[in-house]
Amino acid sequence: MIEASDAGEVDEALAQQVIGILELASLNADDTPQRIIALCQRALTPVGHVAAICVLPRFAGLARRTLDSLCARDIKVVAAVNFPGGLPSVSSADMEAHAAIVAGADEIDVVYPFHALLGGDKQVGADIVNACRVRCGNNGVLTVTLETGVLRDPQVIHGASCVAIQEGANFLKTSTGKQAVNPTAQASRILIAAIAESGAHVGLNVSGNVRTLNEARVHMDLVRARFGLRWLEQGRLRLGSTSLLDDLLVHLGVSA
Ligand SMILES: O=C[C@H](O)COP(=O)(O)O
Repeated sequence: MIEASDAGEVDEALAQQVIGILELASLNADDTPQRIIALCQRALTPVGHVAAICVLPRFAGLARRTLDSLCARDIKVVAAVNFPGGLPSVSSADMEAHAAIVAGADEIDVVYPFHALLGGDKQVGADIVNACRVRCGNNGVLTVTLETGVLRDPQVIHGASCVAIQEGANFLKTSTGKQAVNPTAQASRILIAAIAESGAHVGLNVSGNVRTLNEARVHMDLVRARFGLRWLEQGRLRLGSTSLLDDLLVHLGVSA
């Protein structure tokens, strides 16, 4: 049995680990330059840098410049394109990705056209992911957000995951955070299974209203059980959230 003090130490160690795989997000229609600069400043926490920040494409350049000015080149800037609706337009997603990369984004996160898929269009999702893959080049990191809470059906989620991987995704992400359903353990299991079956070097990003260390732990345990401890690093696992950092800092004894 784990004693209370041991449990506290375990939580502290886990919180420290999560800081290193955290993708700190601000993805609101009313975001301002001031808010993005504050987000960048928060990303350099007193206990280490987060892995990445995720912003709307129009803020990618500002975020990169701000992080560079803070000597935090290691923190990646992820631009969320086709966000949050996942529209079925290849040209629009491609243009957004292009503009974000030119502005300074290190990575692209494209929302899969989930409504189109539910309407029976399987092709446009493949085309959008493929266009963004080409835009990112061979070495650019591409995340595909599936919006698992809307897709719902495990077979549909699995099918979309396979298409995303086939078209060159480097990460599968569960959710935008703008829908009613949060990422569930079942959703993570389905994405993990698709990644494992593919044998490809693809990581998992769990995002969408993940607010506490305990919520994060559920998904980390699933990843560890399937792939082992070596997966608990930012190249394989990320946790995307606007608010998880507050709880992590509390566990680490740092005021948020
Ligand atoms: O990419 C999506 C964000 O990480 C969602 O974060 P949030 O649900 O905490 O606002």
